Amino acid sequence: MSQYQHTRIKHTNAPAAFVTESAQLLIKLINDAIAARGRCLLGLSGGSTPGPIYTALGTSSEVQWDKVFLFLVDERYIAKEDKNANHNMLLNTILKAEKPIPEANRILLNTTLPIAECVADYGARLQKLFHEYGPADVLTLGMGPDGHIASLFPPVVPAGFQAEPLTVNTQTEQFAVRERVSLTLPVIQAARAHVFFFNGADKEQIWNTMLEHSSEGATRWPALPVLEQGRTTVVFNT
Ligand SMILES: O=C(O)C(O)[C@@H](O)[C@H](O)[C@H](O)COP(=O)(O)O
Repeated sequence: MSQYQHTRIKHTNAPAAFVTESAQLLIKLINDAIAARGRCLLGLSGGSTPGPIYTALGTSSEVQWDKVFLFLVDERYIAKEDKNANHNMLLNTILKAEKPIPEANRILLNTTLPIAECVADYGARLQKLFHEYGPADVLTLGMGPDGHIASLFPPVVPAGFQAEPLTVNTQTEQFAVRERVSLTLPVIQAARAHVFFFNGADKEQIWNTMLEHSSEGATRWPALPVLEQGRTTVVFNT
C-alpha cells in the first residue's frame, strides 16, 4: 500500500460540512492554478455525489471564473438536456451561478454527432486545449460500487489505457445509459491535482476494498494509477 501514502485524506461527518469543505478545497486548487499559470483547466466528473459541491463552488466570488476552462471527465451519450446527462447537471449546478464560466471556456460534448464522431470531436478539442495550456489542473472523480472511475468500467478496455486519442467510447450494462464517453486513464493521470468525493459508508468500503486488493491492478481498479501520481486528495463523508 506504500505507493499510495501520498494520498491526502479529509473526513467530514455531516453533508453540509462535506459540501463546504469540498467546495473550499476546489476553490483553493483552482486559485493556486490561476496564481501559478494564469488559468485553471478544470475537469469535472458527474454522478449523484458532486452536484451540491459544484453549486457551492459556482457561487464563489473568490474565483475569477473567466480564467477557468471547464470540461467533463466523462459523459453519457444522450442529449445534453437529458436528466442523466452530466452536461445537464453542470447547467443546473456550477453553471447556474450568477457569473458562470463563460461559454467560450466550456469544452463539452456534442452528443448530436454520431457516437464515433462525438468521441473524436471531444478528444480533438481537449487535445487543442492541453496543447495550448498544458495538462488539466484539477480533476474531480468519484467511484462506482464496481470500482469504476470516470466511465472506465472494470475490466477497463485496452483503449482506456491509451494516451491517444484522449477519449474512449465505453459501455456499461450495470448503470444508467449504456453508451459512455470517457477520458482515458493517461489523460486523467496527467492532471496536476485529483480530488475524489465519497459520500457514505459504502464508498469508504469500496475504497478500502480497492486498497486491500490493489494487486489486482488497474484493469480491475482504474483509480490505482491515479493514486500512484501522488497528487490525490480524498474527501470522505461518513
Ligand atoms: O458521470 C459519472 O457517473 C461518473 O463520472 C462516475 O465515474 C461517478 O463519479 C461514479 O459513478 C460515482 O457516482 P456517484 O456519485 O453517483 O456515486
